[in-house]
Amino acid sequence: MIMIKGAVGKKKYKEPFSKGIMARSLYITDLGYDKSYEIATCIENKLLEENISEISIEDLAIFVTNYLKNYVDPVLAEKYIKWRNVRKSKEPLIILIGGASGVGTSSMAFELASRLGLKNLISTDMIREVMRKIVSQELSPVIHKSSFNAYESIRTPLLGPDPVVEGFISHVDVVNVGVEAVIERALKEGISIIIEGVHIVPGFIKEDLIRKSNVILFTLIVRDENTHKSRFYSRCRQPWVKRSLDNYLSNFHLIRKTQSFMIDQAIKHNSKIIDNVDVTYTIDIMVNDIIEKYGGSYDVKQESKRNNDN
Ligand SMILES: Nc1ncnc2c1ncn2[C@@H]1O[C@H](COP(=O)(O)OP(=O)(O)O)[C@@H](O)[C@H]1O
Ligand SMILES: O=C(O)[C@@H](COP(=O)(O)O)OP(=O)(O)O
Repeated sequence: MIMIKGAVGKKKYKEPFSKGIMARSLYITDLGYDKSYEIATCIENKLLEENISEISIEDLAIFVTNYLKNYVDPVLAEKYIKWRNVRKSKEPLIILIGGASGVGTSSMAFELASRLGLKNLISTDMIREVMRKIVSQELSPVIHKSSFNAYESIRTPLLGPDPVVEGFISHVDVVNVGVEAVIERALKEGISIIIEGVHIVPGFIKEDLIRKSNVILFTLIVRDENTHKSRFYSRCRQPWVKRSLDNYLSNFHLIRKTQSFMIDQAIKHNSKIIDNVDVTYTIDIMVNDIIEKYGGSYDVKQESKRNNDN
């Protein structure tokens, strides 16, 4: 059996090498579960071949990086080490995924959480639902509507040419208070989290939060109208889904307007836009962006030095 040595603060511990845990950490490199497990098995065999029965967690990371570089693919080695840097960061990762109704924010958030092994995921629809219990319809009628038809509840005189966009802005502005509270709590507690939904819009979240280096925002869109429309069919297909397909189809032109507004906002605030046509493409872009932004440099020697210093 191979034992892994680690430390939490000054407290040292040992645990047996687990192919499952190793496979999980390789999964980030987009190898897929089966391939990750296969490589984890090869790494275990290589350790045994080299008569290594005990290894520190840092040396194991170097061993894995070298294995990937020499026997699998140097690009994957780089991804692996960069993701390790992200995970070792002292700050939690706050991933915000916005997009108009139906573009796939909840599905992509779930996929991303699974790829990154993140356990916390919340939808802004749920935040809004809690707020609806606290804030009466009389006080804020807009949040008791959907984002795309909130304009029907605007009480104040219209300021611009497009009531739909104005309703959307008022709606997002209120729910954004709850979104910011979740971000602040996650930062305070050191919890990595993904927050997804129509209420994540560039330009609405407080500057001091969005500017933080560990907060990242993606705006998902579906540029092609027909593809976007077909998403509502696939979403409402399952028998347990209670949302009415007709509601989204008859309001589709309004939903498209909210998407156009979100695109304008993302461009204005220099924020990432992803055309969510293909799951693999979307997840790869998000993962690559995250590791490029927070993964630091790819330096095995650095890891080695850190290890020797300990
Ligand atoms: N990249 C994609 N390719 C194909 N189907 C997708 C993609 N992203 C999402 N979907 C599907 O589109 C539908 C709407 O996605 P969903 O995540 O519910 O949207 P949202 O949360 O943005 O309203 C779901 O049936 C989902 O499985
Ligand atoms: O307000 C909105 O636009 C949608 C967003 O939810 P998703 O369609 O993005 O899940 O919520 P609804 O009022 O339809 O429950």
